[in-house]
Amino acid sequence: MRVLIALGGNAMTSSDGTARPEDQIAAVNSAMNPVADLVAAGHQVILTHGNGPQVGNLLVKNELAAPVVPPVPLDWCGAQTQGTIGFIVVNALECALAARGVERGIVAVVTRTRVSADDPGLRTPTKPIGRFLPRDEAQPLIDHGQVWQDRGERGWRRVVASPEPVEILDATAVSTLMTAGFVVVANGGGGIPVVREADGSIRGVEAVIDKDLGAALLGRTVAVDVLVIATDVEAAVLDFGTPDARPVGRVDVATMRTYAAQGHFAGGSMGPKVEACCRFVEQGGQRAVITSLGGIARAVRGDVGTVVVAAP
Ligand SMILES: Nc1ncnc2c1ncn2[C@@H]1O[C@H](COP(=O)(O)OP(=O)(O)O)[C@@H](O)[C@H]1O
Ligand SMILES: NC(=O)OP(=O)(O)O
Repeated sequence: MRVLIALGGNAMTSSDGTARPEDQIAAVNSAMNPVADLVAAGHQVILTHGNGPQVGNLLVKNELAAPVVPPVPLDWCGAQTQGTIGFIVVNALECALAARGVERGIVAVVTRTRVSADDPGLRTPTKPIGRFLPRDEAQPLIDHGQVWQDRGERGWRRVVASPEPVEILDATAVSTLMTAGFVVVANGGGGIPVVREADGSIRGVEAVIDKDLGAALLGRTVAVDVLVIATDVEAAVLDFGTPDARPVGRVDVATMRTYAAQGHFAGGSMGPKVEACCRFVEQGGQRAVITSLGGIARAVRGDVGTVVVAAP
């Protein structure tokens, strides 16, 4: 089976969100065990990953260093996160496969995702990135012109522009490598957002695409059967955070859209995961699963987490 696994920020950082290198390496090492099991079982696997904590940290570094080092735009920061996260994922998966006696080429592809220059998401910041801060520490940054949002019990987080992914420009490279037998890491952070100019040239735009929406598009573009969104909860939950909370198991896409319209899934976290699953299935994918890292192997069989399918 052809499977796309989308790894959330939680798979790649410590729970405090600081994204220290050693924490990222440890988290990715552990995330690659179930992925290696799938590869060893004969599945064709593509990996994609979030970059929210990492791209936010890079942006802060840029801003702090600006007096001495020329700052680079946000799309460059996104490209840099594809490089570093791809690097540690390839290292970790190679090691996990070797432990299972499997030799397989693994490659990380710098992936550009086309967006529309007049996407309203470029004007209104919605995508949370970087560290969580208490309100009083975020306030001076807000006063300085940054946009921050109250993200609940973990604190406040900076938000940036986040357009819809329209086209994965490097999808042919991804497909070709996959068909040649490589495990491909692609479209990290939802892809580097770019627009195509009237003269045909490509220009990066300062934004961060939602990696789950990017994953749904990549998944259909390269015709994977199953999309697995691995995060830090076992399933999408109705009435999340209330005494009536209950997980969604196997569900048809129309019912899932009704739940979403009823407001069960928070924006910037579970909301885009649910939207990604619905799009993937509506566009012909066999099933899309939201589950924890531990559920990745079972998710391919569809017997764990929230499993979105076309019909009841
Ligand atoms: N209805 C819901 N069901 C489950 N989790 C939810 C829901 N609404 C919001 N969440 C939150 O979504 C989080 C997962 O999203 P996010 O933190 O963006 O994950 P990742 O970084 O793994 O992509 C969970 O930890 C949970 O706190
Ligand atoms: N780009 C993106 O959606 O990253 P996270 O999943 O880490 O938020």
